[in-house]
Amino acid sequence: MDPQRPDSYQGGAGPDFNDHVLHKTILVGDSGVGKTSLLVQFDQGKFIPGSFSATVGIGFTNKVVIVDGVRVKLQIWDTAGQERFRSVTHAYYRDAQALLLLYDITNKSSFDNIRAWLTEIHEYAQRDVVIMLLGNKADMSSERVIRSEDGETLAREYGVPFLETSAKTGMNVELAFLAIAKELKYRAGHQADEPSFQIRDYVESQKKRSSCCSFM
Ligand SMILES: Nc1nc2c(ncn2[C@@H]2O[C@H](COP(=O)(O)OP(=O)(O)OP(=O)(O)O)[C@@H](O)[C@H]2O)c(=O)[nH]1
Repeated sequence: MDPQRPDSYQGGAGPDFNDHVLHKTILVGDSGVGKTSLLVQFDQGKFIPGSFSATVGIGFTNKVVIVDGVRVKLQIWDTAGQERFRSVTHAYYRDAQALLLLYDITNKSSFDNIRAWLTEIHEYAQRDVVIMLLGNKADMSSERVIRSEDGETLAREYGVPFLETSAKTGMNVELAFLAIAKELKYRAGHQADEPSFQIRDYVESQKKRSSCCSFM
């Protein structure tokens, strides 16, 4: 854990890994937006460039995130974005506690499809599922077609937090998962005197921090 940071995460199975409640989190979005890459960056801290190999079906990775000194276990499911796998992935929405919904800032149709993804999520997922919108590939500034403000506006319309991320550089990747883990920990139980936690406020405050003090 980095002492400079308010929270941190650690991967792999620690000694009391199984003692904690499992929080199911799912990555969704069009094929090619970077779901697998985002998870690999979060899990292993690396980006594997090169040819794109689409996910077939679904798979998961376990990660322990440390929130205020408490271990929060995330089971992160990486789904296939391709239409032909959609009926398979719908079945997994039902017991998801959090969904990270990605589009690619260089791909307009992936952004336009976000509304359809949200309709699907509302149809198949639990009503109180935590949703976060991520505009990925933020490192590809010369090929950007979706402005950051457009992502912000869409997220505000649906009342969900928003971040631009880069699975390549790691920008905001850890923050996205930490925010989800904080929200899930708060929902799982909190002290009566604990200040209320709002994921959107947290993400906004961390974004300001990072732009002011090179936090990320
Ligand atoms: N420059 C850049 N490239 C990225 C980023 N994220 C993903 N890519 C590239 O985009 C392509 C698709 O990434 P994937 O992670 O396989 O996409 P996916 O959403 O998992 O795709 P499906 O498995 O088909 O749903 C790959 O060539 C990645 O290297 C990013 O943040 N920046």
